[in-house]
Amino acid sequence: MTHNVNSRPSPHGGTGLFSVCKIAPGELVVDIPEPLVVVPDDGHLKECCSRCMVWKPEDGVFSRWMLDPYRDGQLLSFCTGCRVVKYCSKDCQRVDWKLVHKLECSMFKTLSPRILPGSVRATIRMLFTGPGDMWDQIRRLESHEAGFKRKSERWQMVNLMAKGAHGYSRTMLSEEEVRGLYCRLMINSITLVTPTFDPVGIAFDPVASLINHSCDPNSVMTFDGRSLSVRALREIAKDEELTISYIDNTTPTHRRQDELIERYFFKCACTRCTSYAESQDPREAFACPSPSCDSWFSGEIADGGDDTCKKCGVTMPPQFNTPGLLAMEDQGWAVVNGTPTLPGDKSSNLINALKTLYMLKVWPLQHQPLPALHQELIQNVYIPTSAWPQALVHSLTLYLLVDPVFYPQRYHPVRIVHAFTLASLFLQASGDPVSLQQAFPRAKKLELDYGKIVWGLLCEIVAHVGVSHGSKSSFAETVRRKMGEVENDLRGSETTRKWVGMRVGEIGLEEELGKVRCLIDGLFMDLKSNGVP
Ligand SMILES: C[S@@+](CC[C@H](N)C(=O)[O-])C[C@H]1O[C@@H](n2cnc3c(N)ncnc32)[C@H](O)[C@@H]1O
Repeated sequence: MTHNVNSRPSPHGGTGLFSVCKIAPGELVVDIPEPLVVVPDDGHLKECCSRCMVWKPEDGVFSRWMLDPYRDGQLLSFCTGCRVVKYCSKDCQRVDWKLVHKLECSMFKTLSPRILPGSVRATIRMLFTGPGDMWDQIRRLESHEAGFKRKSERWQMVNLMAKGAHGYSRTMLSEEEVRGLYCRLMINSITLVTPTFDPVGIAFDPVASLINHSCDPNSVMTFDGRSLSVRALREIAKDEELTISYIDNTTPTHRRQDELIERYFFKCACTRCTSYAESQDPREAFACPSPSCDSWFSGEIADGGDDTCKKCGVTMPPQFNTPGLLAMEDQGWAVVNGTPTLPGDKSSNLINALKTLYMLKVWPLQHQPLPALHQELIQNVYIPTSAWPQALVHSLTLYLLVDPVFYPQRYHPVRIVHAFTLASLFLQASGDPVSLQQAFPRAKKLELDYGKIVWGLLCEIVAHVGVSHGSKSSFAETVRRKMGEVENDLRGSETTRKWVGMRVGEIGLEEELGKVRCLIDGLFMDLKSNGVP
């Protein structure tokens, strides 16, 4: 089901979706409870229900620890026929069997223990389930076959996968037609994420695929299980084209452009992509190294441009030249992605990469990969090892200083998930304040009111979750459940009882969070020096 949109030719080329009336910020614009195809990706086949896409990761995984929106569901069980796909309930299994699994089960069983790649499983499902009247719509989507052909490695892969899909599906379509379909899937499929943005699957729907890209989009897509929603991030005028970001749009222009050309075969010409050279935006630019200058040197330097500060005229030291900065950026990403060039464990590699960038003193906190390094430390080092104080201070850094720049709307779903992570970490810290003081001695003098912070954050989240994820979403349900638990605790104490029922602004969250700013300052001092944070 879609709301208030129609499809027509887009100035970007091909077709796009356009609003038929003015749309308010936060309003639901596209709502597709049943996308045509969804499959778990290869890494999540055994952790996701193949029908509703509920994700049940192994214990200890970050999202499960604090944000598990699907906590009350049953465990997943294999289909006893193929023992390849899993389901969370008999109902899900029955529905999936009727819709499509009866056509793939024996093939999966014959191939086991080999498992077909997600993109081939998705293409086969598309061949099995694509209703007659949708084929025309699908065939009209961009395939970029010529673009794939120009990249010999990708073309080989396309041919291999399409051959597999053609053979295993035993479709009446020709191999050539299946190849066209496979290319369309590559260009038009969407990464299916959990409500907390963990990628778990592949989704394809001919209507959702029509939404074109902008690095400064007016809408954002979320999933709740298999259900897909698009909500406005700002007011959208009548007849305005709907846009989402296909990629991580927090990265600088040269990186976004490379990724869009590589994966989607187009050069983005949005306002961010065309104005980055003059930009004072910390996502794009670097701080001038001269201590007396408050200017930025532009992202142009990363494109081989001028290496002098336009305001004070200082020439950048040699390590700040284009190749030097790009090399540092690449090294940082390699560490985030788990492919560092130097040996060492993940934790020390991440800390070292953070320190390298902080010690330059020109790399803004909001310039990637700095935030990604912090996020990786929180998610894959500190939380899994129960290093709560460290997880809390790094989370607070992102919440206070990065998220307002990356996600200016307070109701942006990523910002809401980060706020909920932070609330959960403060809740954890409230049970053991001594650990925080041991890890960060400055915390001793703060006399933090943990209850006030947790309650204030939860109130803020509840105020926005209806437009970030939808008031009936499983994530909203998780938030309300947590709020209920905290409310019970607060009512039990004379000093905190009064907060229940207060409005967000009355609780004093900002003032209380202001107290913990000194922990972030201490973290920065350690990172910029040789101290260990
Ligand atoms: C998911 S499809 C979007 C629907 C597409 N316009 C169509 O008609 O099939 C992605 C493709 O649309 C085009 N596209 C999307 N956003 C674009 C943009 N901002 N500028 C140029 N082309 C864009 C590119 O060809 C890209 O590979």
